[in-house]
Order: sequence, then structure tokens, then C-alpha cells
Amino acid sequence: MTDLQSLWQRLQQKQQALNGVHMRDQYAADPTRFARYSLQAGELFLDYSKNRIDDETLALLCQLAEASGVAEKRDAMFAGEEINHTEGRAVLHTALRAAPDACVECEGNNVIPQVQAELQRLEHFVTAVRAGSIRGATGELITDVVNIGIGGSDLGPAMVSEALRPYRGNGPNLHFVSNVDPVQMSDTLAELKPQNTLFIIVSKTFATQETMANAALAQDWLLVAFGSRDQMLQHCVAVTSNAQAAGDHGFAQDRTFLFWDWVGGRYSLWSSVGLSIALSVGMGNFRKLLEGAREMDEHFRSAPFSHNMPVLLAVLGVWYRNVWGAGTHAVLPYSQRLSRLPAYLQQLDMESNGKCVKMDGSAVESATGPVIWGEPGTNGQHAFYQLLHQGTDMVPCDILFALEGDTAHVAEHRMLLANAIAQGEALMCGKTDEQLQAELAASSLESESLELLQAHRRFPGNKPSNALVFQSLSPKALGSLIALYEHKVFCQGVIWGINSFDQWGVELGKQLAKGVLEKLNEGAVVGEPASLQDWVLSAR
Ligand SMILES: O=P(O)(O)OC[C@H]1O[C@](O)(CO)[C@@H](O)[C@@H]1O
Repeated sequence: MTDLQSLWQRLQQKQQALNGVHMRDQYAADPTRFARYSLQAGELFLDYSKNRIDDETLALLCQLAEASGVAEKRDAMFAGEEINHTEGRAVLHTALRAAPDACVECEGNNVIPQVQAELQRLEHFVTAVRAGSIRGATGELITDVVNIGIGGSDLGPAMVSEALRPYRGNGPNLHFVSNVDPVQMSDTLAELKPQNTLFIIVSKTFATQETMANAALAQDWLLVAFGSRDQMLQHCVAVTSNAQAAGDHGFAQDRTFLFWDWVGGRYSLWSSVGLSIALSVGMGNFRKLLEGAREMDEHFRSAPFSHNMPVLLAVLGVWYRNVWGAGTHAVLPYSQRLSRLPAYLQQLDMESNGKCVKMDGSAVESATGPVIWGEPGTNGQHAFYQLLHQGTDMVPCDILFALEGDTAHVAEHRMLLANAIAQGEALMCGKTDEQLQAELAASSLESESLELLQAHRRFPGNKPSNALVFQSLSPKALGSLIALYEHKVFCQGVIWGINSFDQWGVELGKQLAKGVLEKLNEGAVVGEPASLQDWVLSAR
């Protein structure tokens, strides 16, 4: 039996032993549990004491990470090795936030000078737009910026710019258009004036159907307003790793911001893809975001696994996914500003680890990435928390909150905190039968109804959750938080033996849609419809 097999076996045994143990008893028996199962990394604090674990489990999980080669793969990633082997690419989003004097080699070249040069170009542009020295074609100020992109070219900038809304100062208003459903672009344009609007067309490939279609709609709108292609182009910039395609679409070099093929779409917000973020909150805040991520990178590279936040989150996720059979993982930000975090993490996690084939092409032997879902916490409480507390599935949760809010409404922020803390406690402790009986006994209900109600009002508890806490949702804390999840997903991919950096599973639908579109453009079907496609054709 290999080391790995024996570790999995011991973890299975541990699960059987812990299955009958209640976390509230573990807590009661060990007053040091919270202190021992929590840690600070930079601006982030993680409480992982409300998990179905003990010291031996944690030690086994860390050994699993070690035996799976997490440290070696991590070092290979940071060193620019070609770890995305199915696309023949290095994975170097960490170089985008590395120190300016760092040296990170990719195919023998240090990539840091080009990263820093592109950041400088971004800085000049951002500063000029915010200061009003770059203006629209008619000399008017740019008051609104529309980011046109999808997936990684949308979700990261959209999530971050919403999270950092209080840092906008006199920055322009931001709008995001991703969906090829034309209503999104129409509704957005209805609010805007061409002379004050800048469009950022963000696409790594500069070939994505949705983005190119939306860019064309925006450009038509500008052309109608200005009647001149040159003026139209003054209101557009491109962000891409395909400079050639941007050039073919008429974008001048000084209106094209670049990133590289070693930056995966879902890992790209740290690059020029973050232009909308930087325009909104200013370059100083964008650099703080990078700094926060760098701090987490350093922690990930240097902390022992037992005190390594991304590694701990990763192995806890693996523990529930593979040993306890949890199919989903909930992300519950107690922060309206983080309302887009679950959607962002869906792409980060599910596009990375939704795989059924190992690096060598053989089928995986265990389950891989869970379904990631969630909503801001208090809204979720009045919607789906019923299932978290009394449903039949175990749903591990991440509960996130800032100690300080960013409004003057301190009392309301305290309510938010109270809810976040109470839910973690309710999930863990549940309600004992004695507590419930005492509550019901104090009511005026008859004994028959009491018995029935007792069953329905039982809270079993013993439901796992992590709490991720930060002083305030600052650019630096947010940078660390995003990098934390990136590295968590990476570690899990290594443990499952999969390539977390390709996304072949999205291709088939795209290919088929092209064929269907051609048929829809051609027209009607003859005879009885034999498929949905035929039926739609004949129904139109
Ligand atoms: O930036 P692009 O090339 O337009 O791609 C957008 C998104 O599409 C995907 O390739 C999936 O279809 C994502 O990985 C990517 O973030």
C-alpha cells in the first residue's frame, strides 16, 4: 500500500471515529480549541475550530498534502514551470503581484520587467482618465466606464470593484456587461451618454463570442453618436493577450493593454484585466490589492502546512468532499460589498477543479471539486439556511465578515456581526434536546403537540464552518482573501492529481452553439421537428 493509500484509509477510520462525536463536546472538553484551531495571516484571521476534526485528523490531512506533492507543485508554479501541461503553459498570476525587484523566469526570461512596464502603462492611463487629462472625443470628461468581458474577464473586476466601492473617490462609475443577451447592453447604454463613456473590451483571446458581440453593439452606438470611426475608437480600449487580434479590430497600441498566456482568465484580475478596478479606485488602491495578494503568496510559500491558511482550507475541503461525501460548499459573506464573491469563486473553483481526469489522462478515483454556491449571509438566512441547519446533506460553509463596516451605521453593522457569529455557533452547537424541552415546556402547548414539535424543532448541530475575518474590507485585505482562495483551489487540485489550470469542458457548448447559430441564421426546418433545434427553427 502506498503512503497515500494508507493516509486515505486512516482518514476514513478517523471519520468513523469522529462521526459519533459532537463538536460542542469537543469544544467543552478543550478550552484551548479556539486558540489552537485559529490563525492570523497578514490581515486575515481564520477560525477553523468549528470543524469535525481533532489533532490527529489535522496531522493526517497535512501529511496528505505533503505526500501529494503540494510543496513541490507550489514551488514549481512560483518558479514558472509549465505546470499547465495540457495547454503547454506556465501559471504565473503570482508574478503579477510579485515585488518589482523579484526575478521570475518563464522559458528563460524574467517576466517581472514586462509586468512592471505594463503596470506603469496602466498607471499613466488611469491617472490621466481620473485627472481628466484623457477625455472623450468631444473634450468631455469620462464619467462612466463599461467593462465588456465574460468569465475571468468580468467576474474578478466586477467582484472587486463592488467590494471596494468606498474607495472610489472621484473615480468614474463602473458598469459591467457580460451576457450576450442584448438586454444587458441595451439597459446599460440607456443610462449612458456616448461623449462621457469609455468601453474597456477585455478578452484574453479577443475571440469570445459574447464579448465580441457586445463590443460591436457598443461600437455601433458610439458610431451613431459620433459618425466617425476615429472618434468611436477614442472611447474604447482593449485588454488582451492577443495584441494581433486587437490590432485587427482597429485598436492602436497605446489603447491596448496586455497580459500574457501564462495568466489564466480566472486568475487575471491582477493584470491589465484589473483596469476597470484601477480606474474606479485609483492606482494606489489597486497596488494595495496586489500587495495583499503578495502577502498571502509569501505566507503560502513559507508557513508550515499546519499553520498555512490556504493549505488548511484546502485539506478541510478535501476532508469533507472525499471522506464525508459533501458535494457542495457554501460561501456566506456577511458583507453586502462581497455579494459577488460566491459567483467569482464559482468560476475560480469549479472551472479549476471540475475535472474527472488526472494529469496523466487516467480517470480520477475520487470526487473532485464541489459545487460552490452562496449569497450574502443575512439574505441567505431567510432563504436557504433552513437546509444548512436541518437538511439531510452536510454543507461545509465559509462565513466571512469585517469587524468594522464602512458606513456611519455602527449599530447596524453590529447586527450583521451578531448574525455571522450566531450562525457559526448555531451550525456547530445546534440545540440540545434538554434545551428544546425546556423551551417547549415553558410554552402553553399540549403534550401531544409538544412531542411532534420537538422532532421538527430539533437542531442537530455538528455542521462545519470556517470563519474568515478581517478588520475592514480594505484593498489589502481583499487582495489577501482572493489569493487565499486561489491557493486553496490550487492545493486541492494537487491533492486530486488534476490540472486546475485548463478548462476544456467549456469548449463543446461553444462549438455546438456556432453550428446552431448558423442553422438559426439559415432559416426554417422542413418536416416534423426531430430535436429542440428543429422545433425552435419551425416555431420562429
Ligand atoms: O477572456 P476571454 O478569452 O474572452 O475568455 C473569457 C472566459 O472564457 C473562458 O475561457 C471559459 O469559456 C474562461 O476561462 C475565461 O475567463
